[in-house]
Amino acid sequence: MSDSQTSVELPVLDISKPIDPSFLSFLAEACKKWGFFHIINHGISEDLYSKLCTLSKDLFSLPSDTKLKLGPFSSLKTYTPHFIASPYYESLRVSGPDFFASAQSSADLLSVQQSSEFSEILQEYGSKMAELSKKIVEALLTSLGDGFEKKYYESEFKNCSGYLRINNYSPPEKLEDEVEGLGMHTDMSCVTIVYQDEIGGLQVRSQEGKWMDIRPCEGTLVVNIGDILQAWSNEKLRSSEHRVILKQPANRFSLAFFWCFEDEKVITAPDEVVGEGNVKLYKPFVCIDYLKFRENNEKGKFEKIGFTVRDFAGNGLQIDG
Ligand SMILES: O=C(O)CCC(=O)C(=O)O
Ligand SMILES: [Fe+2]
Repeated sequence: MSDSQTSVELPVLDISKPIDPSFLSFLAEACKKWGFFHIINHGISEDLYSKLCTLSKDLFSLPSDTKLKLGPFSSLKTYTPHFIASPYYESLRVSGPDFFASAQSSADLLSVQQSSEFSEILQEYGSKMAELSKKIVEALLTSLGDGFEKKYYESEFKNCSGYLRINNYSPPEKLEDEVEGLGMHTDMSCVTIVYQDEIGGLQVRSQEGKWMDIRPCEGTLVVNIGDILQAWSNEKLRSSEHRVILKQPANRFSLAFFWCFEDEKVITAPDEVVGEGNVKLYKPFVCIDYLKFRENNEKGKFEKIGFTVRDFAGNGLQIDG
């Protein structure tokens, strides 16, 4: 890689086909190095994205005091207003597995017009994302070892569930220099599936500490590994630091779907995943305890995460690469 390179080339997994054995080593390598890869042929049409984008624009253009009916001091708490994660970021959470009901209860409180269209589309998107997440986890298990998908999918991942965040980034009108839309963080999920619009701005931090662009590409979704899968895989899969930069004075729209273990699951890497002769890098921990630890230590802020899953359950040892 030349020094001037600022964007990262990630492997592209065709999720509509059985995984090609010759591709597995590229996937495993990228997941260890970057914790990111792309998927194509995911079955979600441009038309669905454009509907989601229009509906989300309508929602975020509501007055602030209306949106705050779903804010941190409300009963639903599905809306993250500006100045919590960043002055330029706001988002709406839609929880699964009943995405329709979750979207509908938010839409009802805001008295959104076309609320049933909004909820139906989110149900369609949420359930497609859940199906994709299963296929992604199966592909990742296959990349970790021959037969691992059969061995571990049912026993470890069958109770996973997902939630969605609809993100709206609004940079200042007079944008002299780039600003951080969402500060550096790692996701707490097993895997996250991200759709970013054509504005771009998602960046991943290299192991040398350099920020690299993940460029948007039509028809392609970004997948990243989260903290709890990093721990479960004994760091064979990496949860890397990423952020969002706003370089243009234009609104940016993105969707992040987080696929997570059930709250009560005890997370521990199976011996076979750790591999003979390697040490377990994490003590077993209960999933919800880590989520609470992060909540308490971040106070809702994303900037400069001080603590990660290593601080919470790491045994103090570190492997390179
Ligand atoms: O907006 C994006 O592209 C990424 C958002 C993200 O990293 C997150 O919500 O965790
Ligand atoms: Fe993220």
